[in-house]
Amino acid sequence: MTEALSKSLRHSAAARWISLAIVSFSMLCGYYVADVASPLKPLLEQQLKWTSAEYGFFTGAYAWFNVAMFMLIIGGILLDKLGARLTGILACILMVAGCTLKWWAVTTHVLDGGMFFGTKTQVWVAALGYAVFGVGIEIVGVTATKVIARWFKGYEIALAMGLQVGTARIGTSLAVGLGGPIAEKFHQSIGAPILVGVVLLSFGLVAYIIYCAMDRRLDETEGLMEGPSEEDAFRLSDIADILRIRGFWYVTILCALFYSGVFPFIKYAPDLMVQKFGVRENLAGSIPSILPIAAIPLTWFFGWYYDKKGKGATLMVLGSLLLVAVHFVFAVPFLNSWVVALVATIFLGFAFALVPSAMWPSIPRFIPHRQLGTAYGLIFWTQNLLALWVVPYLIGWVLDKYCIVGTRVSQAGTSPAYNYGLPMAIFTVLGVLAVVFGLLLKAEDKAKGFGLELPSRG
Ligand SMILES: NCCCC[C@H](NC(=O)[C@@H](N)CCCCN)C(=O)O
Repeated sequence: MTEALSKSLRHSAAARWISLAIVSFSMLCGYYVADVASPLKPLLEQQLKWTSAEYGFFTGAYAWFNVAMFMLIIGGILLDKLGARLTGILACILMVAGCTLKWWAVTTHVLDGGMFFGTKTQVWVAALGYAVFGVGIEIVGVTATKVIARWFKGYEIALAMGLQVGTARIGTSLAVGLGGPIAEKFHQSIGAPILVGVVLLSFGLVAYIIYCAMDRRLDETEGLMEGPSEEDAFRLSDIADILRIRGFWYVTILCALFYSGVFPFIKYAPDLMVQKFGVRENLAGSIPSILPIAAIPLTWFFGWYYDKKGKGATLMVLGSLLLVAVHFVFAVPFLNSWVVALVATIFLGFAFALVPSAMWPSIPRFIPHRQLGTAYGLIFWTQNLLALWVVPYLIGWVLDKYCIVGTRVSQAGTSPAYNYGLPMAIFTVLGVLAVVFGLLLKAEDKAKGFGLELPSRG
């Protein structure tokens, strides 16, 4: 075994970075599809007559199965039982299938006029597709995290996780920045940018299949078979063990609150740019697309910084403080120049880099490796519930109920005019709560000595 370990493929830097690049590419494709609907919100309202509440309903569907059917936790267990190859491939197939269903729903006329429980049948079917896709991408996310933790154990783990998250953000950026222009290029076609997503996801699936060859080789060099080692096998008592750690609760709640101020914001940001900052509809995504672009190098940098210098808990508190400041600026009615929007978005990019680059590599510092998959599954579950389901829906509902201030007329048709003050105030409050839990985590780290403020050992 010692001999096998000394020959492990993990010890080849090239193999580590290539495996990271391939898995990150699959994530990039998934992130494109996760966010491609956000620049299409005005078109969905004008052409398909979706309301903001329906858009929020659709957006929140991402988390339906992950939360209500505990798919994230089941996915984590499957990962432990079946291994990263089969789980990853199945999850990639779910992404392709879900996105294809979503594309069909917004392009077919078969569903025209249908209603189900007061919501358009088309919205239901698109949401169902997005829900299936949501299961796939979240399981790929947990799988990728475990894959990286395995390849980079004892090496540059925070940098690697930062690179993976940063690369995935390129997908968000492409979606938010290019979704509108792609639709416009194809005569305001809502289907075109989604179809691009289906093609990208197919490439992502092929990439993951290529990664599987490396994963098999890694197993061979470590003398392992596909599937869980005794050490990795899931036990129900793991959940209880994890839930007993107070620091775990703090980081989980911080994660849910922080991401509630970012992911749902991205879904509404292009519309905010049009409604508050007077940006043209076809360019609505251009400023929000800077958010993930700014976050990419910064996530890499802060990942590297955390490895070298530590200060993980402090980075999380700083990121949450920045989130509050930025949303406050967006909420102030008279700050309505696009320059303000641009500067605030760049600062949000800092926040969006600070917290993720410190949070994800912090978990292995106080959760044993054997329980990592379950722990990430539980964190993702809570985050899905709040940040990807409840808050996006809440914002859409609040917009329809309290924020309509007139009608907007554009080339593509009419849609409601919104005042985004109240949604931005909600985002600000979520940020304040994130700061509180960041401070609690920092204090707990000091009391229990998790080592969140220390550099990586490796
Ligand atoms: N190594 C952990 C990576 C998590 C990155 C994190 N992603 C999530 O939290 C996903 N549950 C949600 C992805 C939603 C995509 N729009 C992130 O910071 O992206």
